[in-house]
Amino acid sequence: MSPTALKPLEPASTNPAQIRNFCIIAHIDHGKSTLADRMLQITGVVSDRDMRAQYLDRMDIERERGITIKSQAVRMPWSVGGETFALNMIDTPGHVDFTYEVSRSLAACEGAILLVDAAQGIEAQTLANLYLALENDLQIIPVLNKIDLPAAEPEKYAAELANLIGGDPADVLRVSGKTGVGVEELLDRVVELIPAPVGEADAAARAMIFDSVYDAYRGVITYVRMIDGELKPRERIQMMSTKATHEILEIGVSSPEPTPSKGLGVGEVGYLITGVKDVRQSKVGDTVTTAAKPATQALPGYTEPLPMVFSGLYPIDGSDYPLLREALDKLKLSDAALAYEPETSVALGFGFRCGFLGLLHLEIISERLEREFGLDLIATAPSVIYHVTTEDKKEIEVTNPSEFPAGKIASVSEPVVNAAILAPKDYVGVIMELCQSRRGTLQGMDYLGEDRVEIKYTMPLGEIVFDFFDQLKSKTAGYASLDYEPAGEQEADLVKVDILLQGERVDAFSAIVHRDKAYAYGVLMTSRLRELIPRQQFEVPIQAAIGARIIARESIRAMRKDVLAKCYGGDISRKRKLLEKQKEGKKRMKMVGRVEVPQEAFIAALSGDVEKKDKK
Ligand SMILES: Nc1nc2c(ncn2[C@@H]2O[C@H](COP(=O)(O)OP(=O)(O)OP(=O)(O)O)[C@@H](O)[C@H]2O)c(=O)[nH]1
Repeated sequence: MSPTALKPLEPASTNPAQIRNFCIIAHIDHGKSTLADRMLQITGVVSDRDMRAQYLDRMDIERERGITIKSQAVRMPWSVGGETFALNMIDTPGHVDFTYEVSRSLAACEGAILLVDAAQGIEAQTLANLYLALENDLQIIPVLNKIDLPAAEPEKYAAELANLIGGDPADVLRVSGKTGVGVEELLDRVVELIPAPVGEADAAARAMIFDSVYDAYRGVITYVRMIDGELKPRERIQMMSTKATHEILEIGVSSPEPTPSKGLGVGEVGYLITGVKDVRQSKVGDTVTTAAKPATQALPGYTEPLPMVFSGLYPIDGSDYPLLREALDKLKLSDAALAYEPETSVALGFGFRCGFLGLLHLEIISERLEREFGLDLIATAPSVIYHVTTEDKKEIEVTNPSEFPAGKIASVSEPVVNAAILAPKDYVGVIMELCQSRRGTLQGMDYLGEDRVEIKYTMPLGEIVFDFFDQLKSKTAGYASLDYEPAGEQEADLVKVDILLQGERVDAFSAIVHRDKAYAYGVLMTSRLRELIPRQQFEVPIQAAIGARIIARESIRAMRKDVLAKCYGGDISRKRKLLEKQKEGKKRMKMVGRVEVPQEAFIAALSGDVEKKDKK
């Protein structure tokens, strides 16, 4: 139909029959945000003048990296056959680390647009998200995007999609989020195919929290989907899990700027502001009801996301430690999935052990810390959660390799995941080789169409966090995509490899690895450190050890670095200057036993950045 020039919809008075709640699910980079932008423009909620790319991605880092981290909901008017509908679109992130955000958004919708890049076809997250949507009984609308690309093959991929979800390839819509082609038809189809929400208008209010974000000026903004009843401004609401009550200071819809309304009724999607300052008080998955007439039964919640990947974050300048603590506290306000506790390291000083949902989450948090808080950080190698049982039957949870118990160990279990890799069939060989080398067990293989294969492996998560994705991408010329979900734990023959400098353990380099790989890790780290640590006045052995057993050894030869050697003659002031300079340099040195190690050496060894450092 046409862009509506109708007066804004009055929330709270919208008939549920005129509401459509949907989300867009897609693999990363298949164009969700661009399509969402076009919808905002075509429905007239954002004027052409105000339009900017990725309108809904508010964080700077989201815009720069072109990825969506936090999902956002937005309301758009659209009229079909003279009747105006309120379309609530919930934008979702596409990356594996944020799957839990996708599932929240899905639970708030009746339908989903399954968006697939017409030049790429189905990818790993296309499938993962589709399965999530089907589990939530959503109506799926298959759509091919980017049909303006010369490389687009709509016929081929329409067949692939139809094959996957059933139906006729001709029913797969073809659009371009970039040029806007086909987007109006798509909006019509949303109205036509996605069921209107159902709920009881007269029942006690029940709203599901599907997101809550922290805003520096307004406190926590809670995004809700109304199921039953109604919520109004100034009403006292109750969080069903904690029974805590708050007053609604503002209620409204995003369209896409926050627009206060007289309330929210059955089926509507909007936001609440209560002046709460911490997202944990407005927990995603919780049910909101009214204090005056509380509902008796909460809505089904979500499984809370648990951190899976751990890393130590240390300020390069030790005096930044309080700043790092403050920064983490602030980020935690808006990111309930971030976990951290203080830790100290001989090599790196004071820092925090942080828990993340995955590697991308880690990367994003460290980048935000550096960018938004001006911190220079060093991150230790990522680790997962190991459960260690000692021979005297003690169970210990280890997220930091240096805490791995030293005594006799009965068993160690590690987390495993079910990984699905999608790639053109020519790469099956290299992918299997890679997965096999990472202790993967093949679970099966499915052909999707002529040349695309889904390869399923069960793999230790510890192997995936260690540059697996980079390897996969480089071995398949970027064609493979990966998705994984936790699949419990398995026992494995894991050992801790320590790195010793002159007999002293350097905690930041301890790693938990499979026994078969311990030697390779030992050789790698000892030779890296030999390159990076300057000569001392005595010989320094660098050893890798499992317990007391040495498995690899290098040594740095002795050398007296005499800064005064060049100062012949008796110019005392020059000598003093040189000695002062040497003292300055020493400040940046860490002492490990008697060995002086420049901080840069630790950093370079941890990041694998050996070549860049000057050999001394
Ligand atoms: N040619 C063409 N390019 C498009 C189209 N839609 C999106 N793109 C481009 O594809 C890239 C990814 O688009 P986004 O909209 O950021 O993708 P996304 O799916 O939102 O990505 P995430 O938010 O990271 O999951 C961008 O470079 C877009 O300019 C389209 O219809 N045609």
